[in-house]
Amino acid sequence: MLFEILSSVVVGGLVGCSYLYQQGLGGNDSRNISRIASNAGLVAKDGTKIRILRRRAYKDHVEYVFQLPQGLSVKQFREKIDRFQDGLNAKKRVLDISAADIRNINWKKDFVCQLQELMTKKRNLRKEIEIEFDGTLKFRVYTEELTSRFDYDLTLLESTKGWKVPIGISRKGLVFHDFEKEYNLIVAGSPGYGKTVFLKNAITTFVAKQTRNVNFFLIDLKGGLAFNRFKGLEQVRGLAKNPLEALMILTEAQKKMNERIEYLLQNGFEDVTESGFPERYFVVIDEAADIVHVRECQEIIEDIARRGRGAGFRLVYCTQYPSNQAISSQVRQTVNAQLCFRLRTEAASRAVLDEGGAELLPRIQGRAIYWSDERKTVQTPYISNEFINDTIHPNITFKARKEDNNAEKQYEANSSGKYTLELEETPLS
Ligand SMILES: Nc1ncnc2c1ncn2[C@@H]1O[C@H](COP(=O)(O)OP(=O)(O)OP(=O)(O)O)[C@@H](O)[C@H]1O
Repeated sequence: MLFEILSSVVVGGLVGCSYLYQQGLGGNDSRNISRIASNAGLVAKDGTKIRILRRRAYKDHVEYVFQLPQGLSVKQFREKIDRFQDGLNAKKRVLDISAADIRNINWKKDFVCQLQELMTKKRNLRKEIEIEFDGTLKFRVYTEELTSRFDYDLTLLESTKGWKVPIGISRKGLVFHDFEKEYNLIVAGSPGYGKTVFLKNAITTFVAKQTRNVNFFLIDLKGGLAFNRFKGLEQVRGLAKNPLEALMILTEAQKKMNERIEYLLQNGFEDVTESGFPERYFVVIDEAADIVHVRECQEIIEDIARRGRGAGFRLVYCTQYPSNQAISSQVRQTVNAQLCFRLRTEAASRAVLDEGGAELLPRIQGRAIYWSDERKTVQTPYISNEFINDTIHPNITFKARKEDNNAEKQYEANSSGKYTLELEETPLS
């Protein structure tokens, strides 16, 4: 009994103490932020500096709201986020004691020593910052780092609806990309940060959730291995591994798109949504820089990006080397959403996001900036090959595509819950 009372007093005290200590360190950074801004030259031409309006502490962060001087933009602040982060991270160490640590104390044996030992358990404090603008300039200072691992699992798959694909976890929760709102997506990042894993996540998600309706034209100019496991799928209309095959696949995709547009025109529909066509076609290109000099390919890609929307065509344009050459201005103008992993230079970041920032991302695989309606930092889901295989396996057995251009496929569930394939003639396919 004595031990229980003692333990609850100590646990409450220590955890409370640690909490207060950390809150204290969250502290008041408003002066530091103002000072760093001035030192980094973020001052208006007439000498006006940012001015604190309010500060509010939340469970996991402190938000500082500033007035932005006229003539300065949030972009300028974001591009110097590393200065703010470094400035607020002047070597601080905090107690790192969890409730589990306390539970693991053996209260019947030299617990004072164990407690002393625990009090030495510290970690470096690494504050992370997010900068936003909504009429005021907001700095969010987090004392906990965003998770560096977010696994794709069944729960995530089940929570994914419609034509959405999970982009990752942000500070505010799950983030999805909705291909019915932002039709095309640019994915960029230096080698090894997670582009291919993201593409596999998207393909697997739609094969599982839009089994009957999704179609892929896959172009993998890095040798075809990354998409190899998908090539037997009913939903994959082709897999190209070199520029010549890419041109063939793109030509087929364009033909299909033209047929669909023609049908919509003839029948007085504005787009696939109005016509009720459930099918969507994804042209996925990884590594786009490798075909940027093939004029015919480039023209088709730009055509699909420009005219494909209403016909249900979506473009996922992926590159390691973003530049104004690798992402043509036509593609750039028709693609309003970007998922950008760490890049080497600010110029590369600008080619994707129109501003710097991707070069300042931490060297964490899966860490990215997602920009659709607003800019978010996310940890993208890690999808394992085992999970992909388990998820797509039932679809591989369906492979039975009728090559006839006038065939539309239909599936019906049988009593065992599995799908069987039926082919039905329609004006379009
Ligand atoms: N979201 C993630 N979470 C954790 N680890 C990841 C994540 N995404 C990728 N990785 C790790 O990084 C490795 C490389 O990822 P991936 O193949 O997707 O990189 P890439 O950007 O496509 O590289 P490249 O351009 O060279 O093909 C993966 O094998 C995996 O170990």
